[in-house]
Amino acid sequence: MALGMFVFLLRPMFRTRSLVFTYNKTAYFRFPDIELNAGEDLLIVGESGVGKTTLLHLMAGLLRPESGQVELLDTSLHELSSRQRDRFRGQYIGLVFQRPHFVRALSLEENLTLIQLLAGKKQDKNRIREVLHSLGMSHKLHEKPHRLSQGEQQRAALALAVVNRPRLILADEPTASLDDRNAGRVAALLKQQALASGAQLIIITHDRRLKDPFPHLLEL
Ligand SMILES: Nc1ncnc2c1ncn2[C@@H]1O[C@H](COP(=O)(O)OP(=O)(O)OP(=O)(O)O)[C@@H](O)[C@H]1O
Repeated sequence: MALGMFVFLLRPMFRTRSLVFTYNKTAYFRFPDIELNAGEDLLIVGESGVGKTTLLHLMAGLLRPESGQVELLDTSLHELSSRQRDRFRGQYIGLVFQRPHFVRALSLEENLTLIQLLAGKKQDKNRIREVLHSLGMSHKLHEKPHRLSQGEQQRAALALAVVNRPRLILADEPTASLDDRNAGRVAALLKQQALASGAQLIIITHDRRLKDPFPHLLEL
């Protein structure tokens, strides 16, 4: 094998380097470097206010660092134009927020179609059905998201995150408001969906219950 190819294969799929961020130019966040290879997941824990959501938004390219790099699939997120970055995020990064972001007037199927179109893809009804089926939500295809139960909304949020087969799933406190049983279910579904999409999973949380299913831990 050519040396260049060998080096390429050794490169991590996702990494951050020397990330520094500030909201106000007085307080600075300096984040430890992260490297994930194919098949690895990471749980990022830390006390309230330490900067977990800030780091997640930097990793998603939603915030711009003062300095440092975020690289996914050999693309440096912050070297892209904002339009290219939005497109890249739509194609390769799935975001799971604490409170799901749906378009209220649209059905679940239409919300998922919108996510496909915004990423520059064609509508793929089979993929939408496949994802909803894997989450036990086939029967809610035409339902408006606000008419779903809390637990169903949580699962629908996972559907939005994985429908485009992302390579990286970033989840912000996905289990914070859930009881033990549902927190365990969401953790298992996240793992299963990441595996099925061939995606890396990074979860930020202060929920210590997630330490068992996700032993690879970074403490901020
Ligand atoms: N838009 C903003 N402008 C100014 N300061 C902000 C902004 N967003 C967050 N901060 C501050 O940055 C710090 C880190 O916030 P962040 O939301 O990243 O913490 P966190 O670790 O996710 O906290 P929590 O676990 O409570 O959600 C906090 O002190 C917060 O007040």
